[in-house]
Amino acid sequence: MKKFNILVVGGGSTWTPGLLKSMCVRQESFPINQLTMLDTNADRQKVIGDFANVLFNEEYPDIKFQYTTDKEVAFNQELDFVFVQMRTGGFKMREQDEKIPLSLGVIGQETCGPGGFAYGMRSIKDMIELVHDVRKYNKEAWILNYTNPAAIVADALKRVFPDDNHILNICDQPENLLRSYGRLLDRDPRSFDPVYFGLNHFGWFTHLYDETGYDLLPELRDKILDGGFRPVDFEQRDKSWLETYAMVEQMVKDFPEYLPNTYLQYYLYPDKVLNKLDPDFTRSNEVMAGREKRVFTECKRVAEVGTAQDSSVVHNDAHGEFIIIVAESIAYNRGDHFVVILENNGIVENLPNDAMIEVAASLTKQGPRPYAVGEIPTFYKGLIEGQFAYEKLTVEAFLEGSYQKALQALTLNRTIVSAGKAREVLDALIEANKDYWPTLT
Ligand SMILES: NC(=O)c1ccc[n+]([C@@H]2O[C@H](COP(=O)([O-])OP(=O)(O)OC[C@H]3O[C@@H](n4cnc5c(N)ncnc54)[C@H](O)[C@@H]3O)[C@@H](O)[C@H]2O)c1
Ligand SMILES: O=P(O)(O)OC[C@H]1O[C@H](O[C@H]2[C@H](O)[C@@H](O)[C@@H](O)O[C@@H]2CO)[C@H](O)[C@@H](O)[C@@H]1O
Ligand SMILES: [Mn+2]
Repeated sequence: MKKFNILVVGGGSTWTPGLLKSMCVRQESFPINQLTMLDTNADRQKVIGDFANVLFNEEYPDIKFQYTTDKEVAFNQELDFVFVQMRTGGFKMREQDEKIPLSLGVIGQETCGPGGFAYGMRSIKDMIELVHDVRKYNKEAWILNYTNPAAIVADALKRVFPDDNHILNICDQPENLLRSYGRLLDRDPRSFDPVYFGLNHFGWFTHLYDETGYDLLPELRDKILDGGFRPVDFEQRDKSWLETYAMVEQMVKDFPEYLPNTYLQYYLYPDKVLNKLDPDFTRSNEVMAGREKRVFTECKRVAEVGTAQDSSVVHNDAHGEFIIIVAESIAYNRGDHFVVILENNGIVENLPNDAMIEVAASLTKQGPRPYAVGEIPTFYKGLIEGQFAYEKLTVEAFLEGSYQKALQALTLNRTIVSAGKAREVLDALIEANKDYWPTLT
């Protein structure tokens, strides 16, 4: 059986221990020959790398593992898959993305609204560089990208690398929703055959077929309306995520036709959500004090004691497992279906062909083969077209260094609306991001 060579970019990510655990769990179905982790931050990389050495020694002794900050070491080797999960600017800049808009009275969030705009303008540069770095030595390696905001990154990469058909942008949120539906319905989420359409963090499930072709969505909707909605892993979730999932009930009450992605709360109820956000303690603060602290403290402890057997930080979560089962489906030409991000080209008939949409597709060696969605109703089409125009203008603002397009993008975003407010937010974000963004003129 072929063993794969894998590179993880952003090896110092808070999600890496879970990913490493998933690699251990799936070593029979996805055997790895050489695993390399690359990060720009040597300290973060070392903590997670030392933890990996202990974990693999116990659970995956035949894996060849190295971690590095040296691009030559990382890229100048034969690679099958590159898993990317980088955060340009780190949590400190995420905090700015959330707090600056909030200080001006609009939604401050990691991937939605002006926070997502700011993060996107930082991610694009590093992601373009990453693709060049990979392709220098590996023309065919699959680049599976988690880096956010995935919608904006996907659009930028499609424009800069139009002929590269081995880049796939993915998000674990539809997967997490499917697992949450599975728990609510007491069914195996892998048995679901979902129909989903939208943009990343901006989409809806229209059907959820079981193995017999029966649509479970009406039953699921009734359950949500009767008893609310929680994430599959609600026991481990922070308060803000539980509140986010709880908003699904409100969305289903108002728009019962389809089941929404949780991120739609920021666009459909910006006033209500704004009231709940604390401008002095945002999600980045919660993550820095919670997941980041927990992960790094625990990885250091494991390296010190030399065993990961009793480690609570390591669990096989959706994030880690999802990217591996996606890779498996591609590597073995299995054609399993997943919700992924790809160019529309008629999948949703009444949306622009060049939109990077999120839909169900079967994944083979040739990449995603999407399932047709057909025409979507006016309400969803209108929302998506506005959001797509915002995303497109964001990418163009970056590529052309255009202040005007940046202003247009933020004015179009439903979390802002007012052009005056958009200019105020943009000017503040330009100042905060001067070490990262191109100059906008
Ligand atoms: N698509 C999804 O559904 C999904 C889900 C979860 C996380 N994410 C994304 O995964 C990424 C990691 O999230 P996190 O919360 O663990 O953040 P994190 O800051 O803990 O991890 C990111 C790591 O990337 C490193 N990094 C930054 N720039 C880099 C570069 N150019 N090359 C290599 N490494 C670089 C950082 O030093 C850091 O160690 C983020 O982009 C996040 O938005 C996406
Ligand atoms: O606020 P954070 O850093 O905790 O999370 C931001 C990410 O949120 C989504 O990911 C979920 C994921 O769907 C789920 O499987 C589980 O692993 O938790 C994650 C967050 O708690 C989203 O899809 C990502 O794009 C965000 O980066
Ligand atoms: Mn996501």
